[in-house]
Amino acid sequence: MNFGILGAGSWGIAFGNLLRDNSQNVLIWGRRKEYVNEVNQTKRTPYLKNIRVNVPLTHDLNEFLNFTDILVIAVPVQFIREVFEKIKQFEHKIFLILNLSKGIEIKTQKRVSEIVSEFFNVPYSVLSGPSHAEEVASKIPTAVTLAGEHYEFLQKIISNDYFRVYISNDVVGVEIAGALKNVMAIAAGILDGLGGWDNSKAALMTRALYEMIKFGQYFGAKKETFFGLAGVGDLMVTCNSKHSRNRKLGELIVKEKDLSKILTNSKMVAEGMYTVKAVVDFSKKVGIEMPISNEVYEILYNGKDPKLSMLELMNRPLKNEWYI
Ligand SMILES: NC(=O)C1=CN([C@@H]2O[C@H](COP(=O)(O)OP(=O)(O)OC[C@H]3O[C@@H](n4cnc5c(N)ncnc54)[C@H](O)[C@@H]3O)[C@@H](O)[C@H]2O)C=CC1
Ligand SMILES: O=C(CO)COP(=O)(O)O
Repeated sequence: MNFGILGAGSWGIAFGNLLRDNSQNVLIWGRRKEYVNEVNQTKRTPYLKNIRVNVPLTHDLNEFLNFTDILVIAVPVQFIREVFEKIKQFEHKIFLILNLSKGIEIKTQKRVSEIVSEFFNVPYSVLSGPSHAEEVASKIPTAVTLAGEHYEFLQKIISNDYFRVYISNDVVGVEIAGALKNVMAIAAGILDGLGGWDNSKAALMTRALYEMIKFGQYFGAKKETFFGLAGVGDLMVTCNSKHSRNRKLGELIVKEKDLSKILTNSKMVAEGMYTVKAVVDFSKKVGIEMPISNEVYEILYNGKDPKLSMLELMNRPLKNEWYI
């Protein structure tokens, strides 16, 4: 089988190297020609320092689609639709779609599987969990969750002695957990920026998990999914890791206060800053209480003082129900 990976960022390349280690055929599509040429020549990417890129890249979508049997999505969620518009006529060539991206589209409030089904009538799977590209590319032992169609085949083909794939039958839960933990990691970064307190971080992560579950259950996600690698596993790594772009964005907003300034000076894609918009819009519309997400939104987009957010979160009416 030939794996065609859409997206030549850190995760697309690290995952491509992983598949090569498993003797699969891989081609990565990148949208910037100069970057693609540079990576092909140097076998290096600025996204992953000290890592050799073991897979070829192309900028040519025709070449990419002629090669591809299994289409792997590794572009930021807000751009998936734009890329699909360019490739939808190749549906007959694609045997299976495997999604690696974690987020919710702002303008439609859709998950990736829902965007995919607008364009393709093709089997779909999603792979998610605590898997920073930098560590996977360095072959650090990692375990993730896979949900969707052809899961047994994918589990075997992707797993190896440093990457272990567990299976789940909850596509909705895996997608929502992966999207929401990015929002929560921004909140964790904000806490780190304010003081890096242990008690507060533990409380935040626990309540974040609760908020993720409530949101997920609205869409029929299973609670247990959030207690697995795609849920609490990814929440732990993203809220604590030095590699996390979402956590770093939280830290930066405390220091620099101005989101547009941060984005001008940085190439990083922090999916949570987009997903939070979709989550806050949707949860307000249907009446799901999402206090942490709301505060992340207020701090990023309305310039709210993070200290005030924390004070208000602590002073919400006390709960008189049993909580996890
Ligand atoms: N970096 C990581 O450790 C992990 C990332 N992910 C997820 O994978 C997805 C991709 O993340 P990364 O590779 O880290 O991001 P990245 O920022 O390193 O790269 C994203 C890629 O998408 C491309 N891109 C940006 N805008 C585009 C557009 N308009 N059209 C087409 N391509 C465009 C970029 O040029 C780049 O090649 C995200 O959803 C992220 O949450 C999931 C697991 C681990
Ligand atoms: O999803 C990730 C790790 O599992 C990557 O998180 P960041 O996008 O915050 O770096």
